[in-house]
Amino acid sequence: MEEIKFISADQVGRVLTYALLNKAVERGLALFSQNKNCGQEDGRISKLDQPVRTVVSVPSKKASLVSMPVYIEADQLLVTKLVTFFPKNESVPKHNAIIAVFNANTGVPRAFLDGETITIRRTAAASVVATQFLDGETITIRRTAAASVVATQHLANGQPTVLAILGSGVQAASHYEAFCETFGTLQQVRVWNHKPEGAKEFASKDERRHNCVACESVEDAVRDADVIVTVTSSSSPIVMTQWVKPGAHINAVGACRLEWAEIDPNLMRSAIVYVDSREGALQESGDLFLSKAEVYAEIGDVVNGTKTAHRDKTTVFKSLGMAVEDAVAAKIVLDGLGL
Ligand SMILES: NC(=O)C1=CN([C@@H]2O[C@H](COP(=O)(O)OP(=O)(O)OC[C@H]3O[C@@H](n4cnc5c(N)ncnc54)[C@H](O)[C@@H]3O)[C@@H](O)[C@H]2O)C=CC1
Ligand SMILES: O=C([O-])C1=[NH+]CCC1
Repeated sequence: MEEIKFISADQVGRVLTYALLNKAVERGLALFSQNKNCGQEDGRISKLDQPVRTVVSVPSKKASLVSMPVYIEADQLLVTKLVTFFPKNESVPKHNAIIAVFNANTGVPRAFLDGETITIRRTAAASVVATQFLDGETITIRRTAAASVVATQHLANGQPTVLAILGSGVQAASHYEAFCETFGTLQQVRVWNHKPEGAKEFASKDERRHNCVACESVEDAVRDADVIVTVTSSSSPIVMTQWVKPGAHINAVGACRLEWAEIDPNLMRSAIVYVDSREGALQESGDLFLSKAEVYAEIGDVVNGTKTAHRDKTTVFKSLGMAVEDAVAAKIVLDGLGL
């Protein structure tokens, strides 16, 4: 029996570089849209199966448990993520995730990606099955930023010099890191938070953030910005149409519930809107549901060249997150650790 390996968030962090992740997520998004568009009506067996995720509510906490399975034939990946969102958490993270990787030939568990919970229980499981435990939350944090990077690479109007980040939490930090690593042209990163001390703390956190300025209003942050990232827990719009430069690109990452929004509905309707999954977005995005804005394309369609990248127009990438992104990230970790 194989020895059980426990892989910490630190180990995941070391091998899951944005250089690898950006490429892998781009390919994953493309495979996802390509598979749908080649259709299954011709009797072919699905090459990538990713149903719309299921959401279980915990009403007393306004919380949810989301399950996200995917099969990717090309990579022989059979993976599912379970992620919780408890927005009222204070002393522990609001999002927590575990990822299970199965052998795609036999269905035998190959690896279990988790932060704390699974590690604590590993002793009991050790004698039962040869399984590895990895961190799932780091993957969510980084692959979400990588998806925004990919959308920006395809939709931004030229090389961005000014980036605005709205929110100063976990995703704000990963987006800052991913964008600064990927776009060497960035000169200024403006950060806004609904609690001003959050933005100030973010901007001064370490000396590598020398290009980062805290802004007192959303308007100050987004005016003239080439790229805007919204990573807040806001349930009502914070970005107004008149503040946004025509031709800017917006990655709308928060508001992952039908009754929540981050973007002015007028802006949603006037921009060209791209999504990760059309079905997922229509089921979960309040920015789309409340504004009745039209979805122009999936970002994977743009990568595949079947839909136009309207770089000269104001564009919104409405990101909700997909299992295919987690699966390709998990593969990088397993390959990187030689497992
Ligand atoms: N699209 C995707 O794939 C993913 C989306 N998300 C979403 O991204 C958003 C940010 O996630 P994290 O950074 O992990 O959360 P976080 O809790 O670390 O950060 C949330 C930020 O929003 C701010 N905030 C809270 N209430 C606000 C309000 N009423 N108005 C404006 N700002 C407010 C907080 O001060 C904080 O800066 C969440 O909405 C989350 O659900 C998270 C993971 C994946
Ligand atoms: O894809 C994901 O993991 C999530 N999307 C919204 C919250 C977590």
